[in-house]
Amino acid sequence: MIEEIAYGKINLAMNILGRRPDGYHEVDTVYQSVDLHDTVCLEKSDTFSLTCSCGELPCDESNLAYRAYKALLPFSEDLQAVRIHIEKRIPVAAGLAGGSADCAAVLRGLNRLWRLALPDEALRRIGRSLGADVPFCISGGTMRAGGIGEILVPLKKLPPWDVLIVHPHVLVHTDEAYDLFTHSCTAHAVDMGEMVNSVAAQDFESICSAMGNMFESLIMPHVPAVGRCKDMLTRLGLMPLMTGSGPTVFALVPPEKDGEEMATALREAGRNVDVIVTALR
Ligand SMILES: C[C@@](CO)(OP(=O)(O)O)[C@H](O)COP(=O)(O)OP(=O)(O)OC[C@H]1O[C@@H](n2ccc(N)nc2=O)[C@H](O)[C@@H]1O
Ligand SMILES: Nc1ncnc2c1ncn2[C@@H]1O[C@H](COP(=O)(O)OP(=O)(O)O)[C@@H](O)[C@H]1O
Repeated sequence: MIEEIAYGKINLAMNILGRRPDGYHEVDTVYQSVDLHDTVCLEKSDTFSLTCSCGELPCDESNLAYRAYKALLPFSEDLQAVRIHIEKRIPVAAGLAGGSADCAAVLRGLNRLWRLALPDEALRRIGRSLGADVPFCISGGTMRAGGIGEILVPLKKLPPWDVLIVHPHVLVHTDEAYDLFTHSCTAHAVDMGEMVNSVAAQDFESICSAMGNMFESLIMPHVPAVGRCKDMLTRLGLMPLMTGSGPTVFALVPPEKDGEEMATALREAGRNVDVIVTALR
């Protein structure tokens, strides 16, 4: 049996540039992996099976792990059955790319299990057809992304700063979030140059100041819980941001502060939210 760790992500910065003829949107974003992860176990078996610790998640063709298996099958010499189990920790449909991370983990895992020797670039290409976040999730880290998320430029690795994640138990569907985009949203565009320079300098304060997400002004009027999560983090003196299409909100914890202590304060203050302490990776 082999195990693959499927790390979640946050978007430190997120601009939507416009809608493409294929219905997808051009983006300019800075992805950042976090330690929060699912664990994907894969082993050879006589019959195919997919199981998940999260009962609400269907283990059928709609599961991105299953779709990753189907996508890699043509690369194996014969029809190979496999048993896949996902131990789920990343909240679902939260803007943390849990499904994409599982998908990427199955691609990496089957590449190892079946000794396919496909390079990461090939896995990223296959992953792109399964989801826009999947190419990033193949190797993770800190990356700027263009296209629909698949044109990746690695940035300097950031220190393992603590991150507080507040999830308000609400689902946001990514396609519906993108449907809210209009060109007037560009008034809220993030200065990507400033973000990239701040990452290069590994400067905590300037990274926090440069953070921004064009989805925030689109989602917040529809999902009031996002504003409440932001307020909780702001009251602790942090600079919160929604990740991806939401609704999860995160804040980087200053290196001299204790993330666990802040999380305890948040848990005492907040009802109907999950508070997770993790770190950049
Ligand atoms: C917004 C982002 C930011 O990182 O993340 P999440 O909030 O989902 O984590 C991504 O762009 C989401 O990526 P992902 O969740 O993999 O999207 P997909 O499954 O490929 O697409 C779901 C739907 O979202 C829309 N979509 C997605 C990506 C993109 N660049 N343009 C789009 O318009 C399309 O309507 C598509 O049918
Ligand atoms: N293995 C999986 N884990 C989580 N979600 C999955 C998975 N497979 C398919 N999905 C579906 O993918 C969608 C996006 O889920 P997820 O990747 O968790 O969120 P997001 O795209 O907001 O980061 C959800 O509607 C979910 O039902």
